[in-house]
Amino acid sequence: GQKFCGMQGFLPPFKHFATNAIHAGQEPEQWRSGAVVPPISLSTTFKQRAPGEHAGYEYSRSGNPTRDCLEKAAAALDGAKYCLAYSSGLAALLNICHLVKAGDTVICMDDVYGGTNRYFQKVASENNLKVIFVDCTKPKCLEAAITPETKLVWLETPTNPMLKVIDIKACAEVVRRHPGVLLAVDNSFMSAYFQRPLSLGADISMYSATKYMNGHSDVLMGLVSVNRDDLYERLKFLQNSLGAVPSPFDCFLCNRGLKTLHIRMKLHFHNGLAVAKFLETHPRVEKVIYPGLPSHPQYEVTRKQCTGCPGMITFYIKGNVKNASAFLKNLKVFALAESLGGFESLAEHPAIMTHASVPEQERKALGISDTLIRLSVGLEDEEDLLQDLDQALKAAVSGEFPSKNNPHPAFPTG
Ligand SMILES: Cc1ncc(COP(=O)(O)O)c(C=O)c1O
Ligand SMILES: N[C@@H](CCSC[C@H](N)C(=O)O)C(=O)O
Repeated sequence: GQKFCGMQGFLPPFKHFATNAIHAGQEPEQWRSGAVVPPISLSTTFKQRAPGEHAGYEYSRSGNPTRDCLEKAAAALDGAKYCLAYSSGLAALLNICHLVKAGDTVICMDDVYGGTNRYFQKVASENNLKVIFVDCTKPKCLEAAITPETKLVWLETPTNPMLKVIDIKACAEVVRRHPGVLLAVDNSFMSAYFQRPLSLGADISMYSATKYMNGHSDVLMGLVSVNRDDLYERLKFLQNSLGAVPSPFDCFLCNRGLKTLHIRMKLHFHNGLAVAKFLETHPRVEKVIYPGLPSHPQYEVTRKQCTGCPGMITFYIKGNVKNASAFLKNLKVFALAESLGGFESLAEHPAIMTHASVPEQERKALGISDTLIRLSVGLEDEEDLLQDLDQALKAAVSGEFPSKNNPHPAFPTG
């Protein structure tokens, strides 16, 4: 994360990420009590001195002191002028999509979180938004797909679940040649600590803060950062008008989560890399996908635009869906669960779980097969994590499945 320090676009008051994480937007002087930890402001309404005359707050959907603290802290961490918070990542996506109109076209990265794909294909498309899916790892394909109707380009990098990495700067250069087109980046996987889309030319940086930004698997939250005043004004209007705001308690928790983002991400990277290297040489593993490994097709792009990698790893287990399922059921430290980015390690089966809503043909084309497994490597001890993966991989192939059903008869067992 040190590369970020002092880089252009990083707003005052502090030069360094860690200091912003702890102090930006948290000034004790803003509270009459001098509280060092921002209070949870539960009141839904605020007393006015005279009609329309108040201390900055009127109704909690329109503005809330605890939400303000979180939004200021998150903006500072994203190197942004503004940040807005929402009740979930999908609520943030919904608000951003209200920046465009019926009849407009959205270009979406071909591999995205299943719920993003579902929203675009089954909700936005039914409301007359044309959505086309393009592999934006090739900026030339993005360029070729843009038409005069295109108003929004939606990137997710690294993608969920295939961990494809998109060159944000190269895509921003393409988009800049088409005035009136917005570039939005879902930055949930990298977090603001490892990647800052606005500094790479994006107009909008978006988070499912449910993941790394909060980091404790106890809050659903969306965050959207922008630098442009006009975008902020419109998004602020939409935030109030659409009403998908987070509760003050959730804002408090997410604000607290941000305080340790830099520490957590360093350890996610350390453990993630250790697990990726371990799996890459494991005889029961077919293939590992991790942007921090030289074997990743966009390793050089990752090195150029990110200062580290999170704990997200996907891999193909040898065998078939039964082997994948047995592996997941045998894990003891990793929990078999959806979601990611928390302090605890999770494992899941994208085709059956998080990406079940992606049409089967598209899943196949993307490589989301029956043997694909996604890990969110947490902050436990590295050795315990490796041991757990090893024992589950061994259990998944030996014993449970008679060799006649095993499509890899030469595959070592035991
Ligand atoms: C990359 C990504 N973006 C967006 C979302 C949606 O976020 P939320 O669950 O907070 O609505 C998720 C997961 O749900 C995700 O993994
Ligand atoms: N982004 C999370 C969310 C899991 S999918 C949640 C739910 N089943 C749905 O379909 O909306 C992840 O990638 O794990």
